[in-house]
This record gives sequence, structure tokens and C-alpha cells, in this order.
Amino acid sequence: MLSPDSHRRLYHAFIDQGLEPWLARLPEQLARGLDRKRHGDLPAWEKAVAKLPTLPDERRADLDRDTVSVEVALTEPQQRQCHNLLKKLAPWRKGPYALGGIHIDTEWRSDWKWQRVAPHLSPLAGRRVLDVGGGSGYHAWRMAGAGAAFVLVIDPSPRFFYQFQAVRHFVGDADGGRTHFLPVGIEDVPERIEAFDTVFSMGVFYHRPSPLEHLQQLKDALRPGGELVLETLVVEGDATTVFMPGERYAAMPNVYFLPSSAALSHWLERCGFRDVRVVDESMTSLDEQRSTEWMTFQSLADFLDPEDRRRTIEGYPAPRRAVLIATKPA
Ligand SMILES: Nc1ncnc2c1ncn2[C@@H]1O[C@H](C[S@+](CC[C@H]([NH3+])C(=O)[O-])CC(=O)[O-])[C@@H](O)[C@H]1O
Repeated sequence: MLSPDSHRRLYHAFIDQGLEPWLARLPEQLARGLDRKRHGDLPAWEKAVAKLPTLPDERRADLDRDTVSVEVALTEPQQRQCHNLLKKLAPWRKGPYALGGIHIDTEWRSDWKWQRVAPHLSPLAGRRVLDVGGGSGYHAWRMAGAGAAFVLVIDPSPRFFYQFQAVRHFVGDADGGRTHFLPVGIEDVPERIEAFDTVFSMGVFYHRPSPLEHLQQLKDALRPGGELVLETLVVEGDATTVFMPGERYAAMPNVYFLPSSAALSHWLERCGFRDVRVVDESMTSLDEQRSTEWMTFQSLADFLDPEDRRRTIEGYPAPRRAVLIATKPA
């Protein structure tokens, strides 16, 4: 269960944003997303967040820096307690964060992805934003830091929901209550809601078995004239190239379509998007995704061929990611 305060915050935000068609579904979606049967560790994550100590009101949140940071004075025992509680939510994959002097060095340098994306966005100031598959919410805090009026992360992972709530505990009201997380998938967004000025889908597309349906769902979430930001794994090739790996790609299950960025541009156009641009294409480096103290399992270095880093352990082209931006016609 969410604390009544978090419930209230979410409901009020949905009312303020005129998201009434979605509001009626929230109680069921929250209950399902946080159902204790979904993961054996869920009660432990909930408890860890609930046990975070009350913090002094005086704090300084910096959401517009590479490391999402909250400066707040903690006593040494408090800092130790927070460190242990945050560790209970590991593995921490998306970040980095610095919370009350605790540096969470996550598996991903998600700030590097943001650096590739941010310069190309229509300014986020005042916009209503949806981040589909937003993980722990790192990019959502950056979007709020860039001035978005309302940011909603949807991600079905309850672990990431509790990681977000832990960061929220530190941020407090310093974001003006503009950043939110709903533990559901893209399939739970009400049909044709057309409510968001910018929709992000980063690191999700290749997990979708029906890629054009995913593009259509993203389009339906956008208001006419809104902007889509699509980041995904691609392969080299022309507008006719698409690759589907076997059961695993770089050890990941559930990886389906890896088009070339030219093919993906073509698909976006076929789905009715306009002004499609590939703003970045780059290989994922071993410094961007790696094991850390906060994510101690295997990471990219273990999933590439040790003899030839240009290949995955399955012999496929190593991860290459593109960022595409497109507009829904007004
Ligand atoms: N049906 C679904 N609907 C929405 N999200 C889903 C669904 N299924 C899984 N996810 C979520 O999609 C996220 C994909 S990670 C990208 C994180 C961030 N965006 C990043 O760009 O760093 C992959 C990566 O590391 O590239 C996970 O958090 C899943 O729980």
C-alpha cells in the first residue's frame, strides 16, 4: 500500500491535470501494481521506504544536474540507516543519485542518455510529460528539473516504484509535487487519452512483441501536435533492415525487433508521425552500463564476446542505440 499522503498526491495531480478519464482507474491500477503477490520481496521494499527517517524540512534538491541530488543534513546514524534501507531496494539500475550525502552509483549512467536526448527536445518548461518504462524515475526527475509542469512515470516494476518513492522521500516537496509514478504498463494507459505534450519511450521498444502497436499507443497518449521521443536498440542498415534475435540478446530475454534507425523512421512515418528525426546513434560503452556496489550482478561486459567486443555473447551485433524524435500531426 502507498501511504495515504502519496495516494492523495497522485489523485490531486490527476485532477489538476484534467486526467479524469484515467482517475477512475487509479484505485484498481494501484492495487494491482502493488499487489504483494507480484513479488516475494515487495513487502520488504515497502517496509524499507516506510522506515526512512523523517528528514529536516530544510533541503536543497538539484534535479537539473547529472547526479540527481538532494542536500539535507543527516546525523551519522541517520545516514547509516538510510544507506542500509536504500540498499534493500537494490539492484539500482538507473541513476546516479546523491541523497543526503549517500551516492547511489547505479548500473547505468542514465545521465549520459539524457545528455544525448535533452539538447534535441522541444523545451520541456510547462509541458505535461509521460515517461513510459521510466525505471526508478531518474529521467523523470531530470524532466521536472527542466521545468515540466507534470511528469508521470509508468513502469510495471514494483521495485522501481519503491525506488522512486525512496527518492521522493528525500526530494520532499522541492519539485513542487510535479513528479509522479504509477506502477502500470503502457497497455494500462486509457485508450486515446491524447493528454501529453511529450511522451518518452526509452529502452522499451525492443521489448515489445508488436512494435507498431507500441508506436500507436504512444501516439494515442500524445495530444495533437505533441512530441514523441523514442530511444531503442537498433542495427546498422537501410530502411529495409530489421533484425530479430533468438531467445536472448546480450543475455536479455524478450527482445524482439531491432530495426535500423532508417527503418524505424519509416515505421514512424507509416504510423502517421511527421518531422521524424534521428538525433543520435551510438554504441553503448562499457562505462555507461556496468556492475557497481549498488548493482552487483553481471552487466554489459559479461554479455559481450570477450574476444570481440563488437559482438554479444550470442554472436549478434553489440548494443547500438538510437534516439528519434517525431511529431504527432496537429
Ligand atoms: N509494458 C510495459 N510498459 C511500460 N514499461 C515497461 C513495460 N514492460 C517493461 N517495462 C519497463 O521498461 C523499462 C525498460 S529499461 C529502460 C529504463 C529507462 N527508460 C531508460 O531509458 O533508462 C531497459 C533498458 O535498460 O534499456 C523497465 O524499467 C521495465 O520495467
